[in-house]
Amino acid sequence: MDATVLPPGLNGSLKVFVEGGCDTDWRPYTQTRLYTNAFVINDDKLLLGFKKRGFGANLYNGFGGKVEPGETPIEAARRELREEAGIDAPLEHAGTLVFLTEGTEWAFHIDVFSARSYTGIPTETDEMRPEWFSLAENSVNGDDDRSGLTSSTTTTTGSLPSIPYSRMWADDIYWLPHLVEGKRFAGRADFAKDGDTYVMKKFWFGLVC
Ligand SMILES: Nc1[nH]c(=O)nc2c1ncn2[C@H]1C[C@H](O)[C@@H](COP(=O)(O)OP(=O)(O)OP(=O)(O)O)O1
Repeated sequence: MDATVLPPGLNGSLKVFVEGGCDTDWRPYTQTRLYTNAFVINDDKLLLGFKKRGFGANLYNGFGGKVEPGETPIEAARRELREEAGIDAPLEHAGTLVFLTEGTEWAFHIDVFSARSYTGIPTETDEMRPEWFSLAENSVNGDDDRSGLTSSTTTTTGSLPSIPYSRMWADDIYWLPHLVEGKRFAGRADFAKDGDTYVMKKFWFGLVC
């Protein structure tokens, strides 16, 4: 795909770094709902939350949720981080993601934020259990070969486990290493349901240039 031909839902100056999937066409959608997702990095470690209930339950993710009426995405991101992890952080915009999932008729438009410091003590809530992961093995995955990266055994670096990609949304392995490196990105993934899991049927991720 030419760098200028973006998936519907994305815009701006983006250069593709990975794309793939079995579907030929992007799925149409008529509605978009705004969400946030926030990642806190501290030195060489990353804070993720284990989602205990609701959409994406049993997966690790950043902290986020719906943008409520009257809120801007950054306000929502700060609120969700406080509600779900018990901390405050100087969040900055890192990326934009559009996801479609089978069984949900709207597109998720997710503003992704990151911060390199925080205040407060990460605290478990009804929805999320915060856990730190080592960034020592952070590496950017620019192609579609996920072999060796999705092993269900979690490797451990020092005293912390490495990022648990096999227990995260399938798209995260592509863009999260760029977020860690401080690069800005955007992407889209259309998911289908396979039993209890969601698989990517078509995806595209690019860096802001
Ligand atoms: N494919 C995907 N990859 C990813 O990394 N995060 C995804 C994702 N699809 C959805 N998300 C994130 C966005 C957001 O942070 C979260 C969905 O938010 P929630 O399930 O917390 O929403 P809720 O409807 O429960 O909102 P709140 O009640 O406001 O928390 O999942």
